[in-house]
Formats: sequence, structure tokens, C-alpha cells
Amino acid sequence: MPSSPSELLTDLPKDAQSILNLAARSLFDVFANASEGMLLVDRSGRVVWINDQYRRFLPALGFTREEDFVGQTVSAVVQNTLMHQVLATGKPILIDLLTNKAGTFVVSRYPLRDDAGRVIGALGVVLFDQPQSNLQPLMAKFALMQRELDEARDALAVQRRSNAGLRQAKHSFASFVGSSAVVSDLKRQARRAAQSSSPVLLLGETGTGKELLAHAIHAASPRARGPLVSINIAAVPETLLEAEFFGVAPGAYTGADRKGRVGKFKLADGGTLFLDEIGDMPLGLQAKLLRALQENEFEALGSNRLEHFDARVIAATSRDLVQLVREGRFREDLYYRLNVLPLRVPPLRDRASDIPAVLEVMTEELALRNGLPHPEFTPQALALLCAQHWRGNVRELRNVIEQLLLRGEGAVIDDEAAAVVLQASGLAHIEAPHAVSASERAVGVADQQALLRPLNQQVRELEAQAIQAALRATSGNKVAAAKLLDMSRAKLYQRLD
Ligand SMILES: Nc1ncnc2c1ncn2[C@@H]1O[C@H](COP(=O)(O)OP(=O)(O)OP(=O)(O)O)[C@@H](O)[C@H]1O
Repeated sequence: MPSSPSELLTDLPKDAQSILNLAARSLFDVFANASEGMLLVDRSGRVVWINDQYRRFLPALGFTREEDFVGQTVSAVVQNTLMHQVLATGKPILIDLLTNKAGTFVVSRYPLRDDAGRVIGALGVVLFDQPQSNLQPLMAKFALMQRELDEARDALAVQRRSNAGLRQAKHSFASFVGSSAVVSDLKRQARRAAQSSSPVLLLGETGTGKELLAHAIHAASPRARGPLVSINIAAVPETLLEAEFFGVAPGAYTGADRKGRVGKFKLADGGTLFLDEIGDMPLGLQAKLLRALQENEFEALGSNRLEHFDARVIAATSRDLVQLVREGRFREDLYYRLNVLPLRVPPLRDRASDIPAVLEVMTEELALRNGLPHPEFTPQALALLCAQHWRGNVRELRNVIEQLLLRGEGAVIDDEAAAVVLQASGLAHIEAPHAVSASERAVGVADQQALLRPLNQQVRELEAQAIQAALRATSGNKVAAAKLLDMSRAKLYQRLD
């Protein structure tokens, strides 16, 4: 055994370059042995090599054979990868969290350079698999701090509410789970809308979180200390709607309504009036609603006295209002009155990358509520759940999670259990994304031919395709599209020109 430091160093080469080479080789070996997997891409972003450890992620990524995976563009086979960013910038990403079909990982990405310093590829290292369990102490501490922060915020809100003696919104923007580009952009627009006093129109399929967003907008608005009054127009019989909106004057009716009743417009005075399912508004009452919104005045039923009210209106619908206007079932003037700040709430299938986060939050909430332990979802179960169309959106996903919990599947929920519940819930069974088929590979061969053309032309074509895809994915929103492509807005406009 060496007894002194100098003895320890006797085997080291003498010159600096050899020492550096030795250090680089040793570091590579350390990473290769100690990490959970390594992947190498060439300068065009094609996967050229994976190590033994990485191979075990292939099934969860949808591949059964290594040869189907190696040779593909990395972004096509590893969702949410940032390897192309490392290739483009030449800068490493030393530590990052990557979530995709195979799970959540702590990863590192390094550019590889030739002797002239040019980037010729990049190395991706999976440092930790399943950070939820492997980095448990760290994640648990983080989760605890987050929970404490949320509780402190809630307690503060309750305190303020009771001090003011008013009802307040149940949800803030933080309750709207999601960080996909479309959702980040939606929250940004909604925050801005919260500061204005103009009407907001929330458009989106059922269960996408329109009501939740209405609460968040109210809570972030200068009227947050005022009341938030909701009315679900589809749930109130047509004959009762006018009284519900504007109230009933005392003595106007006999029976229960003899003493009169305060309507929602009056109740919302000083706060926000949330008109849910506005597309179901009976045509006959639309003129009265429009007048009230234009004049900020209304008449209670059985009264001929005009009453003033001051409420900010947020309306929501899952119906196609433009179509209803075309069909003469929704007044055009009312549509324009409400459509001042329209916000599109995207369906879950357009933001599948948010599903793991929504799943995590809802599982925690439902497990707590039902006094059950918080289970883990296997990557395969996650992949299956992410692949569904979710026609009922978050509400439908929530129902499936609740069923999975109540079936008592134990600490781990796998794809088999998820498939059983999906089927029992009447959801069309959609397989998790699969390995590349023979015909898809044939397309790959054709692609090879297409690659033998001037590079500039190919880059331009690819850029145009990427921009079109990003604009489609963000319903034409250029700010969100630029964010998705990780390019500046100015550059996007330049390219569009
Ligand atoms: N982004 C989200 N994060 C967390 N929970 C969500 C999200 N979106 C929706 N939810 C939950 O899903 C359920 C349905 O949401 P909400 O009622 O707001 O949808 P909606 O669009 O108003 O539906 P509908 O048009 O049918 O009234 C609620 O339990 C809500 O808390």
C-alpha cells in the first residue's frame, strides 16, 4: 500500500496533456459505470450509441430493439430532450430534470468537440432514475416546503377573507396545474386579463379548467377582496333564469318569493360575476343580459326601478359561439360584448406533457382525502395514461385516478391496472406509443435519399415545418410558438416574413 502522497502519484504521467487525457478517460468510465445510462448523438442529433444501462429504458420509450432506436433523431425518440440545444449552443446543461414517457430523470448533457473546437456531437447522461425515490430526502424536503408555502398562502387568504367578511375565489393560478408552453402562455394572458376590467370569455371543451381559471382570474384581480358569484346557466330552468340573474322585487309574487329575492347581479356587486355555460343562454333573455352589461343596470322582476351594479364579467362556454351566432341562436351583439378578452383553454390531449404533473397533484389530493397511501405510477402506466384522448379532459382523468386509488392497487400502479380502469370507464383503449413499424422504417429509407440535397435548402425546409407545427400546436399564438421552439419572438417574425 502506498504510504505517502508522493508515492501515490508515482504512476501518474508527467506531462499535462497526458494527465488531462487520463482524467477525461477516467471521468468517462466513472459516468459509464455509476450513471443510470448514457446516450451519444452526432452533430445532426442522431443517436449513434447507447450503453448497456440505457438499454433498459427502451421499452418505456416504445422500442423493443436497439437497432430501431439507434440511428433515429434523438428528439423523435426521447421526448422533451434538450440534446439539440446543446448541439446548437455548444454549452453543457450540467443538471436538469427530464420527464417523458419513460419517467422522470435527473440528467446531464455535454457537447463533444473535435480538435478544432467544433461541436461534433453531444453526450447525455442519466444521473438518477426515478428521482422521486432515489432523491427521496431532497424531493421530500422540497415537497414539504412547497406544501408549507401553499398552506401559509391559503391561511393568509382565509384570514383576509374573513377579515373582509366576503366570499373569495377557491383557486389561484397555482391551482391550474401545467407548465406546457400552451398552458404557460394561457396563464400569462389570464394574469394580464385579471388586471383589466373588461369582460373575459373562456373557451374550451368540458373539463378543461375554465371554472378554475375564472376563480384564479378573480383572485388575481383588483376585485379579489370582492365576491365571486357564479351561475351555471345550463343548470337553471329557463323560466327561473331571469329571477336568478336580476332578483325579484318584494310583493311581486305570492308564496315563497313573496319577500323578494336578491339576484346574482346584485350579489356580485363590487366583485366578479361568472356566467358559466353562456352558450346555453336562452335567446329571449339575451337582450336583457346585453342591456344589463352595457348599462351596468338592471330591473328586478316585478319592479320598475333600475338598479346599478358594478361587477366584472367572466363568461365561459364549451360551445362554438361563432357557430351559434351563425345559426341565429346567439345574439351577435352579445357575443361581441363578451368576446373582449377571449382565452382558449386547451384540451388535455394538446398538452399531454402536463399529464404527469396533473396526475401527481390529483393523486396526492385524492389519496389524502380518502386516507390512502400515495401510490407510484410505473412509466408504462404513465405512458398509457398520457396517450389517451381524454374527451372529458381533467375531470375524466381525475375520475380514473380516483377509481385506481379506490381499487386498492397498492403502492405501485402499473399499465395493466390502468388499462382495466380505462376500459371500465368506457375510454377507447389507446395503446402507449409503440416501436417504429416496418413501413415507418421504409419512410426512413426515403428520407435518406431526401437528405442528399443542398444543406441550406433542407435547413430552410425543416425550419418552415417546425414553425408551422409550433403555430398549429399553439393555435397560431406566435409568442407561445417562439417559446416552444426556443427562439426569440423577433426571429420568429423574421422567419415568417
Ligand atoms: N389545469 C388543471 N389543474 C388542476 N386541476 C384541474 C385543471 N383543469 C381542470 N382541473 C380540475 O378538473 C375539474 C374540472 O374543471 P372545471 O370545472 O374548471 O372545468 P370546466 O372547463 O369549467 O368544465 P365545464 O365546461 O364542464 O364546466 C375540476 O375538478 C378542476 O379542479
